[in-house]
Amino acid sequence: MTIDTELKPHESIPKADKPVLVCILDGWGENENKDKFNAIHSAETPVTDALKDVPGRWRTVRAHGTAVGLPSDADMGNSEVGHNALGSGQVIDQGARLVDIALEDGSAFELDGWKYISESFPENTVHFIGLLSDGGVHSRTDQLVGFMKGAAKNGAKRIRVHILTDGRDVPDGTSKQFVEQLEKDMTELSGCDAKIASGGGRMHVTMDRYEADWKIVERGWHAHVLGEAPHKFTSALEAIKTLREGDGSKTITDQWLPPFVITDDEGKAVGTIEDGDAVVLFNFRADRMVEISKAFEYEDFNAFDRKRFPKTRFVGMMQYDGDLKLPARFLVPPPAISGVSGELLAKGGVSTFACSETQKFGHVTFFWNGNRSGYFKEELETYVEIPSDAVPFNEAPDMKAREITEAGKEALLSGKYQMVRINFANPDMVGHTGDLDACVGACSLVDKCVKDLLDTVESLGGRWLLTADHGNADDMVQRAKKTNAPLFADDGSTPLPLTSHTLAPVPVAIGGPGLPEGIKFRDDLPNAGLANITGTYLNLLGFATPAHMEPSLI
Ligand SMILES: O=C(O)[C@@H](CO)OP(=O)(O)O
Ligand SMILES: [Mn+2]
Ligand SMILES: [Mn+2]
Repeated sequence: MTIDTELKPHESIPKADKPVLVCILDGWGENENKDKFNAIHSAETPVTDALKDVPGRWRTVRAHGTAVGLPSDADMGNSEVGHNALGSGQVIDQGARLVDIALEDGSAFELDGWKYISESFPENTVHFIGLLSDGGVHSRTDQLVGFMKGAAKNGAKRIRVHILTDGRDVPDGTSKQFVEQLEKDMTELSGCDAKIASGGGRMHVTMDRYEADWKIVERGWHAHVLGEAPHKFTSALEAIKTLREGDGSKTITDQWLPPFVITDDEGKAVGTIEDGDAVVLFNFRADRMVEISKAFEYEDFNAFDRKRFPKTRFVGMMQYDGDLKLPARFLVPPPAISGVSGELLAKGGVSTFACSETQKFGHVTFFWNGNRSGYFKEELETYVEIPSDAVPFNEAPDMKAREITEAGKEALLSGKYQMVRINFANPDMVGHTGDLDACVGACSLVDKCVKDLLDTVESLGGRWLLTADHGNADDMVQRAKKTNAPLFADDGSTPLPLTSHTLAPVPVAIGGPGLPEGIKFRDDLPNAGLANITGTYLNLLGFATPAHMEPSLI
């Protein structure tokens, strides 16, 4: 594929002389289930509702599965693949798929990363650290098992797995099944002593992102590397069962389990990480692996006191950050994403502003720019991060929506930027807590914030595009596969919360006084996906859709 390196003027839409707003509602799907468990449907959303009535300027696009480069249409969308698609205009084979292919054709076992860790097989331990579920957003257990089998077959004598329990991309409580299955799979590795060594819940241990809270990573380092944690058990199943009970007053969900270490009968940790060991981070997705990668790779490191810094053979499932070349070694090469809109706009001299709160900051910058942590032309790009609260977000469901709105308005009114892009985290982050009431409130607030932003664009005579990256808040209950009926706990009255993203398509709407009247969505792209949105906002800026991108919706 040839990549257009320059933007050309659109043939009929004049160059925007007022700012263009691109607003992303993270986790805001257009779901067919329109009962009370659809938090968006249950919320007060007059502004986003009214957009549906504008002929030719509202539609939905696909945001999951093969439309965003995932292995199958059973895969829900997520922020990484969603923002990659929105920023690049391309459907790229994503990490999940690339690892599948490399395992299937065996190439994973011929690449440099594998050769490197193989040196630890005969004498040292191979450690696998990652998210233990089949959610397919960050990792998949079948891929973990594929690599463990490969290691055992190639002479690895000792394997230790450090598990991060999920309950976010999969239902809460399923960590037990995943541990049982893993233990079964480990007994089948012949000639190899394989055990679970430590763990903790993904939101509390190791998997922080965008430096929201390094303590999370520190807890993981202590448990995985040093073998230190406030809770010690002789089995992972016992760890999960006991820790879920919390202090007895309220269960702790899989996502939030405290760190734990598995010990032998003498109380000694079964799998500390030592000089000469190999360490594999088995998540393919980048954002929540960058910090722990730095802790393993950087000599010079001061985010927390590591106490001990073992010299390991360290690899990521992929290279997580192309700019930082982090980690230096990896099992499978990451998707190569080029010709992204940010780069073309910078090259064309277009000034852009991007803003979200910490939890989504890298989504509108790093993922948007094809997993690059730097700038294309710093003098043209302003990135603003509003610090997120470090709490479970159902306790503070407004998050930083108001502050983000203010920052967006200020950027629009400043006259400094031709394009302003904003991400509202609430529908996604509050959706992940499974707390329906909190999520309804969050969605109502986001609708108000959208009004503020659209009013600002209107007052300036600009143009805007509103969309989302995948579903989440649009369904907050687990449902029966065949009938779609909501599922309840054994007591029959407590709904079983759905904490994950959904497969729903997402809305996309355009408007603004600066948009020529006849501009409408075409009707010959019924299967369009997120990647078709890139050409669309480039059109709003007055540029033609580059040839390497999916066609514009206009
Ligand atoms: O929180 C996350 O890491 C994922 C879900 O696993 O959500 P998102 O893709 O919206 O960032
Ligand atoms: Mn998202
Ligand atoms: Mn999410």
